[in-house]
Amino acid sequence: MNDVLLEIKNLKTSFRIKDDYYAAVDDVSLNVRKNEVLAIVGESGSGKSAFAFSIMGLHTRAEIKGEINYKGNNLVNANANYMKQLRGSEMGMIFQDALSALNPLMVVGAQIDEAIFLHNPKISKSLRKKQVINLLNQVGIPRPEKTYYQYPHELSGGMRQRIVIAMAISNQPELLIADEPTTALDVTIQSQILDLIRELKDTMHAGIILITHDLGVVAEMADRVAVMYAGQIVEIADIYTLMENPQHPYTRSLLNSIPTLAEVKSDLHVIQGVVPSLQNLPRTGCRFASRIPWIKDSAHEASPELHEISHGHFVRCTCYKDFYFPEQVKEERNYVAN
Ligand SMILES: Nc1ncnc2c1ncn2[C@@H]1O[C@H](COP(=O)(O)OP(=O)(O)OP(=O)(O)O)[C@@H](O)[C@H]1O
Repeated sequence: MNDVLLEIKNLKTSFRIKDDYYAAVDDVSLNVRKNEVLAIVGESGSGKSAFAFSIMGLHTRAEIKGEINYKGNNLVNANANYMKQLRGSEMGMIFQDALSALNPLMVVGAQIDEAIFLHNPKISKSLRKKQVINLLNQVGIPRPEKTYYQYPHELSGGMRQRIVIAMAISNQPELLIADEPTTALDVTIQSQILDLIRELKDTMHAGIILITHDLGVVAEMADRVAVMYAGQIVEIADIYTLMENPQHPYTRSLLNSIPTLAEVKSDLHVIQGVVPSLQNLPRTGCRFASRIPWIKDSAHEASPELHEISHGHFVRCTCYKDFYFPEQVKEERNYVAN
């Protein structure tokens, strides 16, 4: 398809621990299109950030295999200077922790100015200043002329995150990766930042990868969703399909653990256990099997594949066909007994 911006094939990102390499991203294939928000969702430790850092070429010590195709170039193990050039120009990244993404010793305006200068050294100083002020306006900073000369510590968390966004979009990137951009912010500020990211998609037509563990954010923002568990994509679909017809037991467990106002669930599902540590990830069979022990072994595939169950809707492992929540059985029993 010609609206594909990034084509990722069999991406494998491994970290060395003692004498061995362990894959935190294990055989991930997906496309990112122009003008879409692709959400990557999963619990802590599922490999979301390792995936994002691989795209941006930000890992210093990882072993990366596979393909990240961008405009005819494979970015895996691409030249460091080329990656530096791409970052901040064609690719922007918004990090979770705005404070650590900013230089505490520089006024924020100068930091955005520097981001522009690095990629467009021919633009005059006065024009850059105008551009910075425009950017500050664009990200909703109320008094840009004043804020230009403020240091990060003088701004609130929400304002700092806006500065980080202004830097990320300063050169109108075609791809924007937002890694938990609102986790550190309170709810009102969170929705303002999300509105801003949505606006950026509409105005810049960028492809956006939004990394989050928050399904509320996903529901509000995403066009498509990839659910990641233990380094693998376990389900991928457009947002409506994923919300209306989730299939993988992990996706269903994540969705079922959200309290809703409309439906008061007497027995909210709690996903058992945690994502195993990198060294202890099961590398054969269904990686989610140990967290749904009530599902019989024969329901799982020996080598779980992604199955396309409807157009663009992929689910890993056959266990989705036999999956149920233990709470459902209990509720049905109670219903019959009453
Ligand atoms: N540099 C590293 N060296 C060794 N292990 C790492 C490294 N970076 C990440 N890991 C491990 O890789 C796995 C995936 O981590 P990652 O940070 O990508 O998860 P995540 O889904 O982004 O989680 P979070 O939401 O907490 O950021 C984890 O087990 C983590 O401990």
